[in-house]
Amino acid sequence: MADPETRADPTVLLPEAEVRRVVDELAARIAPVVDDQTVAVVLLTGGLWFAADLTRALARAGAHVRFDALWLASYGDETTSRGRIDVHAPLQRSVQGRKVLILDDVFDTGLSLAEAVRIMREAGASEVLTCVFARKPWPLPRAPEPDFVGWEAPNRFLVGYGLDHAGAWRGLADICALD
Ligand SMILES: O=P(O)(O)OC[C@H]1O[C@H](OP(=O)(O)OP(=O)(O)O)[C@H](O)[C@@H]1O
Ligand code: HPA
Repeated sequence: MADPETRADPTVLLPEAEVRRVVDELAARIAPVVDDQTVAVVLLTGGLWFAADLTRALARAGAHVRFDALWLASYGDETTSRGRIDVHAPLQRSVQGRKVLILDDVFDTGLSLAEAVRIMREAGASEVLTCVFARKPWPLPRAPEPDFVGWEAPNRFLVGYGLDHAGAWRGLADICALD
């Protein structure tokens, strides 16, 4: 029997070739402001696909950043934020005195990114830069806004390229809408 989470037919919003173009453009903008002492920090789980592509695009552009991961979760299996961020796993190495580049798939309420920035500052990062692949519209000011945004997404529930619904759809190469 078909799984209800994967039964729907997602609508393609940003095809794979456009995703690649956006990542390359971001890498060209970010490469001049990072170096081999910078720590790229992916927010797990959704940011993984984007972070893998961006760090490789940065390497092609001559910027060989370090890499670490912070496992945050706020949506669980829902389509709206619980408004509370759980830290499932901390960084592996110290970022004390280092520049950090936080990478995530989507900026929506902004709560996940704000919490990640707070954690990096508390860990002693000398500078915290933030980059998201997609930014969704929001009626109220969000702080902090990301330093780098790849794609301005519509106000729809996104899946693919790391974005999930209850753990499903992350592996889609295109970014799609489920609603
Ligand atoms: O701006 P916000 O409203 O905080 O939403 C953005 C966050 O929501 C998703 O993570 P989620 O908590 O669903 O965990 P996931 O990475 O495992 O999908 C996404 O990967 C972002 O990290
Ligand atoms: O549109 C979305 N899709 C999947 N996960 C999300 N987390 C915040 N917004 C979204």
